[in-house]
Amino acid sequence: MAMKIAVHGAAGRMGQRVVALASADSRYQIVAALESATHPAQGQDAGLLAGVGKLGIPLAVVGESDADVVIDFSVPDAAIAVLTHCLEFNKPLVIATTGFDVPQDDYIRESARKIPIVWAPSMSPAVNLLMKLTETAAKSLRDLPTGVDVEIIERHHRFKEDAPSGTALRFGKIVAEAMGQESHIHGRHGRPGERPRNEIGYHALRSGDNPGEHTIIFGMLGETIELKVAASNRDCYAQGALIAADWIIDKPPGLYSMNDVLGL
Ligand SMILES: NC(=O)C1=CN([C@@H]2O[C@H](COP(=O)(O)OP(=O)(O)OC[C@H]3O[C@@H](n4cnc5c(N)ncnc54)[C@H](OP(=O)(O)O)[C@@H]3O)[C@@H](O)[C@H]2O)C=CC1
Ligand SMILES: O=C(O)C1=N[C@H](C(=O)O)C[C@H](O)C1
Repeated sequence: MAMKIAVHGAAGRMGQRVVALASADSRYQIVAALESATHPAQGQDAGLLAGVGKLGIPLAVVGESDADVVIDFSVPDAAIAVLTHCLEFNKPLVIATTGFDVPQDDYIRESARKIPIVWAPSMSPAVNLLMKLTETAAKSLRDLPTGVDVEIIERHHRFKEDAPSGTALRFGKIVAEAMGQESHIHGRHGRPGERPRNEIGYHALRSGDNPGEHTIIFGMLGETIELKVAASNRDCYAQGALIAADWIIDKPPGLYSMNDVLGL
């Protein structure tokens, strides 16, 4: 029996890839393709829009459906609205949207007491593995007498609205928890002076159609480590979201990460 999936943000760059990959896999069935009321593609067939042929699923606004699980790749306010819908109808939710503010973060955490939620800034298995490797590197380098300067560079397509990426912020959190840096700065200009040891620097590049890359630099005196992961297209995220949907379907209420999903 195929798992019934509702995709929220279905006409977006990511939503279209989730629709495309799910429709090519007999384990999944797209039963709802959700978009904002004002989206110009409202009513169009989600499969035709995603370039995989007619699915008989028109883009629609959030409403009752027989979906087993909802996958969200949208914008923060809309993700929060679909979360409220999932609470009302007791549906598991995979949240891939990034750029939430603190009250929205809190609402997601609170909601996970009532329904199962996978929430991750990157659904990519490779990115999540690199987070583990980064944690290992950060713990190993923490006490190096010469000190270690951590800089995080992320590069994304020109259309991305939030900066730095949710993934870059998560890398920074992992490093800070392992090494103890208390200052997080975003870019540098002017005359900031000698680099403080207690700082993580973030640099958000926006360029062309880049689907996402992250580099974590551990700079020491005499040598440098760079950990890098780069997507060549968006299917790593879409496939990861489908794996998460598959995993969460029979889980009790709770807040889950991709580490839980992937057993990392
Ligand atoms: N966790 C992960 O692995 C990944 C996360 N992301 C994140 O996912 C999000 C989406 O990325 P991407 O697909 O590139 O962005 P897009 O802008 O291409 O897609 C977002 C879609 O959500 C739609 N939307 C806006 N408002 C609503 C609403 N009220 N109800 C339903 N749909 C709505 C947008 O419609 P409209 O155009 O009309 O605004 C758009 O079609 C971003 O936050 C991004 O950072 C992206 C890739 C991977
Ligand atoms: O907007 C994107 O494209 C991406 N956003 C996510 C993020 O903000 O971390 C994940 C991925 O890097 C692609």
